[in-house]
Amino acid sequence: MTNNELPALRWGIVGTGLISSWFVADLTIDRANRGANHTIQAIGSSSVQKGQEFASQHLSGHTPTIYGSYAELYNDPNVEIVYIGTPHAFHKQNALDAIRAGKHVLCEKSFTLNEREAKEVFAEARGYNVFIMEAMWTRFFPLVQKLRQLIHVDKTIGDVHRVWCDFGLPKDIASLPITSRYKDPALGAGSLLDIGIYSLTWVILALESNLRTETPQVLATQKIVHHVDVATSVLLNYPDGRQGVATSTFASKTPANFCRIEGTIGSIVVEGLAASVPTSFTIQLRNEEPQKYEFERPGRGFYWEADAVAIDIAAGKTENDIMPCDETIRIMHLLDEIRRQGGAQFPQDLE
Ligand SMILES: NC(=O)C1=CN([C@@H]2O[C@H](COP(=O)(O)OP(=O)(O)OC[C@H]3O[C@@H](n4cnc5c(N)ncnc54)[C@H](OP(=O)(O)O)[C@@H]3O)[C@@H](O)[C@H]2O)C=CC1
Ligand SMILES: O=C1OC[C@@H](O)[C@H](O)[C@H]1O
Repeated sequence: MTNNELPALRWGIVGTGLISSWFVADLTIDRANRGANHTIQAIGSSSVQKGQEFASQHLSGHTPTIYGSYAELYNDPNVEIVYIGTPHAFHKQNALDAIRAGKHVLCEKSFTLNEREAKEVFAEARGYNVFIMEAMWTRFFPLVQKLRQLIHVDKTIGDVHRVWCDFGLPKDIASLPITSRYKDPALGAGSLLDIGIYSLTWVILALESNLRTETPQVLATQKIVHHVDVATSVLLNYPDGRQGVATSTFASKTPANFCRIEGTIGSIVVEGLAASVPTSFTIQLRNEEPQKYEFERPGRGFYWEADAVAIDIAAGKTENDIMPCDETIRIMHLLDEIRRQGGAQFPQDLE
């Protein structure tokens, strides 16, 4: 297929923070084997000046329309899909507003603050018959797809029975302003929704061959500082004895950022889980040389999820098979239960 024959999508970007800068950089990168063509059609920001600065810094050579409000972007007829890159607490309203303007939606993780909000958003999307997906980009990495094939189809390390994953991001919560999305519970602050969701995702992807069909028992504890979970530890216990340990922390200066998968005849270690996508994992079978699998990755790798979205929309689908709405609801349900046991609360939980 030539590039001209690929699905094409015109994106409106809401929020001009860190993730939006990474996302647009990846969508506009020159790469081989692209699955779709992406245009950054518009930027929606709290001010035109901020939007212009974002475009000149991250979209040189491109000419997106810049809006000083999100509402104008939702109403732009040239925007086909809205990418939501705002703090967790705004995802629900941003998504509802985009949906009601008839736009498809790709919304950053964590999808909403809790399961109740997620269900509300998905119900609205169904009503408007638009595509919607949580931007859990990890699930779209070729590395993850290969890992799952080796574990669950080829059974390379036998039956997987234990998985550990740790993801940390050093943050000195005490010294951050109360307006920081890492500190303000009303913005959905805390390690769990920010990075613990990755640990949980890696553990689930490694332990479950049939995603969405299992309900592990959850045991969780959280360290709460300034009303925010600075560390969360979760044990997932499956009825047949499989165990997963998912941890996240803002408190460690040297977090491990790894996933270790243990099977009956060997193990796999994925390293470098922090901000960029891991580019390799190593399989160790008993009495054999370790075998390393390496993966190419121009940029950061946000185009894999974006390509999948464009392909789905071109095919007339309203959700994605790798990250369907039910899976987001299951994850939000687990996050709610972890916070219920651990003690981290958002004011919006009480609404
Ligand atoms: N997939 C990934 O690898 C990553 C995902 N994320 C996710 O992306 C989302 C945003 O995170 P990140 O980009 O780090 O956040 P930032 O704080 O860097 O940016 C958020 C943007 O949202 C807009 N915004 C609207 N209201 C507020 C408010 N009250 N306070 C702060 N910002 C506001 C602002 O844009 P403006 O003023 O232009 O409207 C701001 O620049 C989160 O859901 C996070 O979990 C984050 C990093 C990496
Ligand atoms: O998803 C994320 O990954 C990278 C971190 O910098 C960020 O806080 C988090 O939201």
